[in-house]
Amino acid sequence: MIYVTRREVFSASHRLFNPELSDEENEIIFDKCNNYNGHGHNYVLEVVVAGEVNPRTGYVIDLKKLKKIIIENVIKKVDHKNLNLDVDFLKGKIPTAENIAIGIWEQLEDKIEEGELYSVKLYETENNYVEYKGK
Ligand SMILES: Nc1nc2c(c(=O)[nH]1)N=C([C@H](O)[C@H](O)COP(=O)(O)OP(=O)(O)OP(=O)(O)O)CN2
Ligand SMILES: [Zn+2]
Repeated sequence: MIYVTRREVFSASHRLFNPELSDEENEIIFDKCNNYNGHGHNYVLEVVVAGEVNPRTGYVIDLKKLKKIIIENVIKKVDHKNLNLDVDFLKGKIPTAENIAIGIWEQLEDKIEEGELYSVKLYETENNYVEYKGK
């Protein structure tokens, strides 16, 4: 088994709040991330595909193909978007790094036909990242 990684970046804004909680509770839980007009991040996404090397190509999956899959199914949906309002796969979710990574996994899981999706790592800041490996 070998692991192939494609990195992409996107910029997006969000506000962290739970509409089922009071303003006071949201303020306590989310603090500055609850800023009413939102704030932005330059997200770094790393998608890892695991598989065996195809002896005919030497590839697990062609990284050009993986790039296209990520751009079509994720980047076009999130880049320069408001994650609270604009992104179909985040509707009804608090757009934390955890929920974004899970949403990205769900967008990609069925689209990878060579090898299989192994992990989605999402850096929200230089110091903060999450990694999702499926259920
Ligand atoms: N478990 C999570 N905690 C937090 C998330 C998240 O998605 N999951 N998100 C945020 C904020 O949106 C933001 O990412 C935090 O920004 P900040 O605390 O400023 O992060 P920095 O790395 O820039 O902070 P430094 O203190 O400068 O390292 C909050 N929590
Ligand atoms: Zn944030």
